[in-house]
Amino acid sequence: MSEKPVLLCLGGVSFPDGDYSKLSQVSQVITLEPETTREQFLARLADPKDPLSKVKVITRTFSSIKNTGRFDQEIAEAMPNTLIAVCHNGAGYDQIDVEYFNKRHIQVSNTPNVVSAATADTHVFLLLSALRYFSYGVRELLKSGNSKIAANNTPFGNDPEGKTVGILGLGGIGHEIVKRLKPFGFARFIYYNRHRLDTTQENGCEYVSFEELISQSDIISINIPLNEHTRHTINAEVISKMKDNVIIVNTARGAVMDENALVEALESGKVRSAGLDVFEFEPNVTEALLQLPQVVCTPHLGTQCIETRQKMEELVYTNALDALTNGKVKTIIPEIANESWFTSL
Ligand SMILES: O=CC(=O)O
Repeated sequence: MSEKPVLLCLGGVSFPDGDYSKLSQVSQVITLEPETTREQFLARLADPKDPLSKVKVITRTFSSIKNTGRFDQEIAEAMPNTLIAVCHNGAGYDQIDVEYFNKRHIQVSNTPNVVSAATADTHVFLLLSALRYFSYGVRELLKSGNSKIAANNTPFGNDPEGKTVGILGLGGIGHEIVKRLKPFGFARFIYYNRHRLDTTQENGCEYVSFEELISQSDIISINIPLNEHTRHTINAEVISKMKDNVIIVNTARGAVMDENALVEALESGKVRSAGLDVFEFEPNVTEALLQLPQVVCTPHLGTQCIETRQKMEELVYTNALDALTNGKVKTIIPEIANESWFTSL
């Protein structure tokens, strides 16, 4: 009987009884010891006696970076020829330097769409909290234990009425955010994408240039992926062109903003308040952001709910199962989707 193909599962599994159990029927599932280092991982890949040297498919989570480091050029080049797919659990795959995997014809998949609703819920929570200083009030209440003192110490917020929301990145998550925000009564939704959407897809949002979005928005909602083109899209110069008292909300990736520039702008009052679920130096959070009462922070909880995480894991397993059994993942990332080596599979 031929040996089962090797599947490496990097990072934890929250729902081991789900589709995950099917993977062990068709593959030899390997996990790393929790304290494994990048050097040990690389050594195992190179050791012909180690089953990892024959790995066919890898599943990985955001937090597995602590064992392997980034999936960069070195890791891509160290992968054995047997590897056909890396199935990432998450919509954002900025921990993977895709070009090197593409060069080696290794498929990379992510989990789009299933993350959109939960991330949008988180975004709306942060946006309303920043607009109304809700988190500021909670801090004051915890400090004084007296609701009158706390309310007096909390600045007045604003109503959505008359405000322009600028959606930087109107994709799956951006659309869900707009859908949730519309009933609150914001005056106008504008968006900027590199390419304008078909008007039937704009959902009442008005397409503007990046400069117009930056200078016209009262609230800037950030929903762009992190890659070499988008790092520090929001920097000191861009912030200087924003309206005074602008509010910034980010549930995408911290490094699309220059976090130090954001802190300076919050301290100077140029940026009135911010809602942040993601941080440039995760897992570390810049101390000033935690100290400023006008900033509401959540610890990258965007998709942290049972139903969504279950759907994400199911999609990772579907991708892995499809790769193991048919040689092709289901949700290939856009950078690889049109490559001839992939389309001809
Ligand atoms: O951060 C969450 C994701 O990328 O899905």
